Amino acid sequence: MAAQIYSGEKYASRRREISANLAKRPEFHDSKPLPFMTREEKILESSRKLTLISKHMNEIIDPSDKRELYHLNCEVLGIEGNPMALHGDMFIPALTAQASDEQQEKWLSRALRREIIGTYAQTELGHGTNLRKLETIATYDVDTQEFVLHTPQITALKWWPGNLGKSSNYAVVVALMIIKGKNYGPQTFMVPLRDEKTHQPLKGITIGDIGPKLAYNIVDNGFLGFDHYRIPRTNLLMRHTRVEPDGTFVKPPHAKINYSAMVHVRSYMITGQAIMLAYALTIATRYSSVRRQGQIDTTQPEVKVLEYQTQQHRLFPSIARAYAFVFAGAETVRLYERVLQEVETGNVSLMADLHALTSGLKSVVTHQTAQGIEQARMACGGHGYSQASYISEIFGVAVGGCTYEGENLVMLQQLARYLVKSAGLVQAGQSSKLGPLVAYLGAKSDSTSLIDRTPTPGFAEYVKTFQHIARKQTLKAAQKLFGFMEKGDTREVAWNKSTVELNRASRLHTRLYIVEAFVRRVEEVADPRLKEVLTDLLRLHVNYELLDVAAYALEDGFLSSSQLDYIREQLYFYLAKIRPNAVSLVDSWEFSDRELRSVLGRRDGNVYENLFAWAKASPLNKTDVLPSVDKYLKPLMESARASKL
Ligand SMILES: CCCCCCCC/C=C\CCCCCCCCCCC/C=C/C(=O)SCCNC(=O)CCNC(=O)[C@H](O)C(C)(C)COP(=O)(O)OP(=O)(O)OC[C@H]1O[C@@H](n2cnc3c(N)ncnc32)[C@H](O)[C@@H]1OP(=O)(O)O
Ligand SMILES: Cc1cc2nc3c(=O)[nH]c(=O)nc-3n(C[C@H](O)[C@H](O)[C@H](O)COP(=O)(O)OP(=O)(O)OC[C@H]3O[C@@H](n4cnc5c(N)ncnc54)[C@H](O)[C@@H]3O)c2cc1C
Repeated sequence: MAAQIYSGEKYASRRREISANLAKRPEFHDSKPLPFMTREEKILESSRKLTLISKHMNEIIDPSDKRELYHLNCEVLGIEGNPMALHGDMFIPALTAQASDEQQEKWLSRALRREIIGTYAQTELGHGTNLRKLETIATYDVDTQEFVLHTPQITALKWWPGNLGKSSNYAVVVALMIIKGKNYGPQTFMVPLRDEKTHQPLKGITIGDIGPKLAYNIVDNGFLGFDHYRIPRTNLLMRHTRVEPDGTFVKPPHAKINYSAMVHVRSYMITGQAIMLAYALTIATRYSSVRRQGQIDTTQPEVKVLEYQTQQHRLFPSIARAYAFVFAGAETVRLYERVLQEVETGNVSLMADLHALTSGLKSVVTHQTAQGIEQARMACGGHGYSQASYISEIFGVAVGGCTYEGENLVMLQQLARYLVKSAGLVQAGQSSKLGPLVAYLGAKSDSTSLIDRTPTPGFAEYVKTFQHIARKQTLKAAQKLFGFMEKGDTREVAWNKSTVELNRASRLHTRLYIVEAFVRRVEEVADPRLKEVLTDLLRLHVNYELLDVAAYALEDGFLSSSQLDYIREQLYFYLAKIRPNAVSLVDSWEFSDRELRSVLGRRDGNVYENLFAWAKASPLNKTDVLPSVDKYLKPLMESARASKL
């Protein structure tokens, strides 16, 4: 099963080898539990481990393999980030996709050798979503052949970029490019921020950390201001866009080619989110198979809480989602890599499809992941609320994904634009022009779903029902938009009046895609035992997901109430059927205890002993009497006692 999760036996066994290797190297382990450290201690600890990784990486992994590197990071550095997180996640991808060969020679090679540390500085205090209205300006000075970077007002301060505050000495900065008074929109520039020797900010640069956040606090998200700060013309990233010495602008082959670093993260983060969801579910499912509370049969001992149908309903559909997401994530990464290669040859035809797909997936997956992690926390009762579970940290890190790389409700609208265009083609009788991701929009629905008409309906019946729902909602939302426009609204006003419905269409389209990705994967599985378990999980998934969106199919009679009853019964049947495999389904992700960092979710199941040992190690228990008691509480009690006398 691990080979299914990690797209092949080769990588699944490499993960095991890497974990086994690290188990023997205590210097790579957390020196104490992360929840017991201050933010400064965590940053120091993370930097220590980063240095070790840098020195010994070649002994442990193949550094050219992204997946191996990711696993090493998860084990050693963990999810709370590290001082070079953005260096790998966005700085290097931005240079790879946007710097010319000559620029790559100069900077990418240094970045890969970790001679310099970089980040991606785009968001500002006043603008994150609307990139066309960024306020940092890069004005071209023809005389000196330099760009002058400037922060004209407080809202133009860069704000949020990860590792900008304290760690990075370079950044790929996004600024509005002005040449001879003309605004050429957001462009990307390579900008030195700090002296390479002293690490002091360079003259003209104001820089710092933005303070603690909900989570992800090892990362020093930062602010940055420029005071007429000059960089050479050749620091504009020029793989696709160019500015000649005389200020002539040479257009790229696609207007949004500069957004590539965002598309990179959106493509990869689906897998990252699946993994964080699986962390929380591993912890909660293991704990639920140890925790005993209450009886189902009063003549029998107390049961494991995992025997309760409500507990199964709380956890198992999310287990199915974690599998669905990791399968969809693998497809997304493959498409991203393909598009990256095609863009290199000048073929930008798939960029719009990739953008639409990743915009929808990032939004739906992060939202459902956060929901699933929070349910996993509640499934652990009171102990879930303790940082010993580590689930609150996992939640905090994962839920950031709802905001970063494009706020979810905004990114759903990006997919909606694509769907509306596709709906326009259908309306114009040009369905043959629809791309493969939306071809279903042009097909005709059966008059009703056939879901309960055969003893065991195939997945095709479910897919058809999801298609019916997504198609109906897309065409309806597009119709709403077109209707407002016909009545005289501008497109923008009509769009705003239709966005709730349009975003619903985007979610339904994306959920259909996720179901299909799951079906595709299960169909490929050869081993019959594995196929049976995954088929059960997929059946749980399609019934649960369909129930969640059934209203759309009930309102036009595509599904009847008796079919709904059937779907509910199927769901309950598969909850019970999956129960014996539940722990194995989470164990199959093969997370080591070090990687999970959860006292509650350890493999040995000794929850109570481990929790007690953890509590005893809490810094507050170093002494029996805290200074705060000596200083305040004792005098308070003493004066209360004295006044009583
Ligand atoms: C095989 C298995 C392999 C497994 C491998 C595993 C290995 C590793 C595993 C896991 C890795 C996990 C990694 C996790 C990484 C986590 C990293 C965490 C770090 C977090 C860092 C966060 C960073 C940031 O947040 S950076 C800042 C991000 N900011 C945003 O996202 C801003 C959002 N706003 C926008 O993007 C834009 O403003 C906009 C798109 C909303 C609007 O842009 P605008 O220019 O105004 O365009 P618009 O008018 O709306 O549209 C015009 C047309 O352009 C099209 N378009 C827009 N964007 C794109 C694009 N990117 N590409 C293509 N086309 C685009 C748009 O659709 C319009 O088209 P139309 O035809 O006119 O409709
Ligand atoms: C953990 C974390 C890490 C980050 N790392 C980086 C980084 O490394 N580099 C970087 O540059 N940035 C980074 N960011 C910033 C991040 O990309 C932005 O916060 C994000 O893109 C959202 O933009 P915003 O903050 O301007 O939200 P806003 O756009 O102000 O959103 C506020 C609300 O307005 C709504 N809204 C906005 N526009 C529209 C619209 N057109 N239609 C309907 N509703 C709308 C949103 O849906 C939301 O509800 C990070 C953020 C976080 C939380």
